Amino acid sequence: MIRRLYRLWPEPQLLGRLWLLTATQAVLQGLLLGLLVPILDAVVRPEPDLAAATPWLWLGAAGAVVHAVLSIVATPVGFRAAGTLAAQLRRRLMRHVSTLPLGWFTAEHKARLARGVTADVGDAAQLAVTVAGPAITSTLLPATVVVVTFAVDWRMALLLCAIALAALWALLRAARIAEIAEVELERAAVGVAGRAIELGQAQPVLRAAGLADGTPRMRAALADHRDTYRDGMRRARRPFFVYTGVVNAGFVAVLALAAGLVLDERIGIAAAIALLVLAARFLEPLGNLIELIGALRAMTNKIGRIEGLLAVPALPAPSAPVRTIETADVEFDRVGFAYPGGDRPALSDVSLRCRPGTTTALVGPSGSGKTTVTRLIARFFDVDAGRVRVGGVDVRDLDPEALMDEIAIVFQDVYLFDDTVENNLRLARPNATWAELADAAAAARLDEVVERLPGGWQTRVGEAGAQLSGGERQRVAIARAMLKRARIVLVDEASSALDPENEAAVTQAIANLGADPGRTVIVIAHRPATLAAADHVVALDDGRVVEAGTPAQLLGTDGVFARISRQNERTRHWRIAARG
Ligand SMILES: Nc1ncnc2c1ncn2[C@@H]1O[C@H](COP(=O)(O)OP(=O)(O)OP(=O)(O)O)[C@@H](O)[C@H]1O
Repeated sequence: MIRRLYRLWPEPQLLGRLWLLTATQAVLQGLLLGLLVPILDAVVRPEPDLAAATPWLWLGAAGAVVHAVLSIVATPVGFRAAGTLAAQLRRRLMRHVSTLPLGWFTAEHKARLARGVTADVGDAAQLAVTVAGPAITSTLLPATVVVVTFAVDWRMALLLCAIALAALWALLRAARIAEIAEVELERAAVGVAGRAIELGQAQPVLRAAGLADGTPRMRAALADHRDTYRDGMRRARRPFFVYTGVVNAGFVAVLALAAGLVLDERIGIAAAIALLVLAARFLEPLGNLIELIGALRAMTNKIGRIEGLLAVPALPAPSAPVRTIETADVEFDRVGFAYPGGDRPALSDVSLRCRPGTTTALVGPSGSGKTTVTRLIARFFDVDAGRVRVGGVDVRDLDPEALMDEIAIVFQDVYLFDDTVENNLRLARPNATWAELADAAAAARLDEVVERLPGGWQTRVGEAGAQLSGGERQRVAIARAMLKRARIVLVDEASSALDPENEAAVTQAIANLGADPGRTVIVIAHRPATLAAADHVVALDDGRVVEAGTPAQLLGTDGVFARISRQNERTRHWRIAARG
């Protein structure tokens, strides 16, 4: 456990220093207790010999001063350590996370990451200081006392060893039960968390159904958590009593042995008193260990979860990464790809080319592989067969940061931070000038939105951008892409209907993106205007390219594109008729 903890930290010296201080204090305390033997021997006799006791008393005083100094040094180190250790471990985790394939960030993994970075790291650091330290003391102090006891009376030392072995057996049993209880409780806690998220997300539906105070599933999850907690406490009680019983029985055995040795005149009163004091200092920290065991198990599980995150394999890094590309040419060369765990390929033998200065519309039925194409360009995943090239370079040979610098992604559901419009835009380029911000906003048709907002650029957009409509959020994302001067922009056009103003603005903003001769725009297109404005259309079906060409060329055929266009046209008429 100590080794696992030590390995977790990138700079474990701080932890090492802290534990060394604690260990030194524990050993010193044990040795100081040993001084009692010659002191008591000199003092507890019919004619006390103070002169014989004096050097030992001086040594004891010096030891006590050293112990006090160590305590004074250790306390602030411990206080500082928890914060510093948490920060170090968070940095290590964040560095590792930044090397993971973006495809790893599913909702479940994001929740694991949030839990790992916040609660688990904080608790592990806190526990490494507040639990590992006392655990070291509770182990090393009794061990030192046993060694010292051997110097006084081997029979008592052997008895202490036997008590330690019995206590260890009881402790391991308690630890196993505590671990099972912790795993069960974690399972129940995750169940409650899942239901709580559901409760928040489904409030409108639940209120309409008169279930605002919780669904039966929520109540069942809460009851499960309560029962699991009670059950864990009940099961932990027995080993706790067994352990306490072992320690108490050990004390009785120590008293009996000391009395027997005195009665048999094998040791004197002075040695008996010293042995009893040593035994008391042996049993007391041993007794504390059971209190620590639950926290130690919890720490093991937290460490396990952090180790799990650190063990997620990073994207293979190129040995000699290419750092710049000449052009924003995007090419798929006979690409095959299946999602991890997917039972069939999402893309098979896909070849396509998107040139700078053009806008390519990806079309096809749901599940045909459009999103997957964009994910592979951004290297969320690596292909299984063929190659994805950007600027003529295989994306696997490109420096991941350089690739990300070239790409901007406009998702259907754009995520904005609960900050001002300005700061949300500046994420793309923190040191952009006002003129650059204004230009990007104008090109993305965001300027009209900013003008309307009560605080202009300084308006906060609310949690996840809730103050803005879907179309307005997409305009912010397009403005970010402009500001970033990304040469490759991947757009997943909103499939749900936007109001006419937003629809026109987003279509215009996408067209403005494509107007840059150095930029390659790839749009998962759902709207007729975007389709009509595209330079090039690639139609996918079941993970294969089934058509490619200009809109005009494809309209003349009876293929997927022509079918989608006809359908769009009909829908538009329906909408016009419905409005009229
Ligand atoms: N993260 C994933 N894990 C496993 N399979 C996935 C994942 N994402 C997509 N798929 C599968 O890959 C195939 C292609 O999906 P993709 O999302 O690329 O299609 P799409 O054309 O973008 O669909 P839509 O228009 O509905 O978004 C589908 O069969 C889909 O079920």
